[in-house]
Amino acid sequence: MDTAATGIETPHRANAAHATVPTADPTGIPAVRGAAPPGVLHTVTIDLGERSYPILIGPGLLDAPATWAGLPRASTAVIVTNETVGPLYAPRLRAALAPHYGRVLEVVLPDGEAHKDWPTLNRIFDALLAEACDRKTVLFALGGGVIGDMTGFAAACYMRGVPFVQVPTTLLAQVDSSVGGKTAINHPLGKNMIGAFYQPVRVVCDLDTLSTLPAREFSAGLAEVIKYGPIADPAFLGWIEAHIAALVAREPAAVALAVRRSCEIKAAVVGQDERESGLRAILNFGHTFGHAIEAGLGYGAWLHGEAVGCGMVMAATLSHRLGRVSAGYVERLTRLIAAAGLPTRAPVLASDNAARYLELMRVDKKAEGGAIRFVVVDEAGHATLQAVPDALVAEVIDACTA
Ligand SMILES: NC(=O)c1ccc[n+]([C@@H]2O[C@H](COP(=O)([O-])OP(=O)(O)OC[C@H]3O[C@@H](n4cnc5c(N)ncnc54)[C@H](O)[C@@H]3O)[C@@H](O)[C@H]2O)c1
Ligand SMILES: O=C(O)C(=O)C[C@@H](O)[C@H](O)[C@H](O)COP(=O)(O)O
Ligand SMILES: [Zn+2]
Repeated sequence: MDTAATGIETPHRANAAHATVPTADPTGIPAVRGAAPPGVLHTVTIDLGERSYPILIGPGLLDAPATWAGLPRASTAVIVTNETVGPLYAPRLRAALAPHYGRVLEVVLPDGEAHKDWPTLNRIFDALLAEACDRKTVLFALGGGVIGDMTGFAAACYMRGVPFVQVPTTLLAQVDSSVGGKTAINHPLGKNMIGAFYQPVRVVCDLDTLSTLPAREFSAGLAEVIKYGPIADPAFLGWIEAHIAALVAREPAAVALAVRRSCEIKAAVVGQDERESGLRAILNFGHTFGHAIEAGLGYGAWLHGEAVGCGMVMAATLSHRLGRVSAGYVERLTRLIAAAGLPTRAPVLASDNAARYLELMRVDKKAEGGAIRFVVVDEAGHATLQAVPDALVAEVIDACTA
């Protein structure tokens, strides 16, 4: 069996193949109730040597001058955003950046996963070249994961690399996509297939921006928050279960803790395996099935977080069939995902449904020599990458399909 040890261990059990995550006290929500005063509540550092950077987390950060101090100096800043987020937040970001840059330009892209593609990416390059932006130009990704992934990829490519700052405005982007330097666009045959590892120089998570996020999008972000429990931190999973109503209601203290702990876990994993030679694959829990759902239904039909939520139910079911977790654990995770407002039954993609899922999953980036590899978990918060026979995967697809 093709396995890679990818569990996150406590320091005394750690070895070269295992990650360590700094311990937090996820069982105690800070006594803060209601909105916290503007400013940085938490700074999580992602430790990558000369490419290390801070993740600033707090309310009101867009307007706080300190947020924008100390960034690379340049004559031009370019805000890349979309037609939904731009009108809400670009004027404030523009005002905050104006004292630091000779000019602040804006590129406004169409909204949606369906636009995470070559033609839309090219609009960024067109604008940079039309404005004669030089190689010191700093890009600011203002939006959700789609804008972050595309702006990061544009930054990696433009003049072979310019600095960029992530300013995530969705829960999903604050807890996951803005951190770690995976940048990409989609291909009709597979999700995130064209891209680069390219780290931002700073991540700014202004928690206040989440107030304008539609409920469906907030739930999608909760899928990636939940993900960190099974793969790395059973105590955090228990905390999420206990506070799911507070999270869905967007209670500021609960949301701040969820963002902080998620970023801590992601930073610890990426800090040990930036380019996914092994350990980092655990962040793909639920994604092998989830990406098949996204590509199979057409990008944007299901949100990424919805597909990942359902994909985690499928991956937990697979873990159960492999004897890693009890049926009760699968039920527990399924209940939590449903309580977050996410679908738990997989959609039908074709009349030969399991075959279609398998076909889509064969192009997954974790596949090796034609064998699809899945992230499976145990109940102690260890995740493992494992090749699984098609017949067993097909059984799981049939069992999980609506
Ligand atoms: N790079 C990574 O490590 C990584 C990790 C997870 C997901 N992703 C990618 O991220 C993408 C999903 O990101 P997402 O869930 O943020 O989706 P998204 O970027 O499409 O944003 C969701 C929607 O919310 C809107 N929006 C954003 N901020 C808003 C705000 N504050 N108020 C109101 N509306 C707002 C957007 O315009 C969009 O319509 C997928 O493409 C996925 O593949 C990447
Ligand atoms: O950062 C990572 O590594 C992840 O896997 C995070 C995922 O949530 C994210 O959706 C990522 O884009 C998926 O990576 P991919 O390499 O399978 O495209
Ligand atoms: Zn994801």
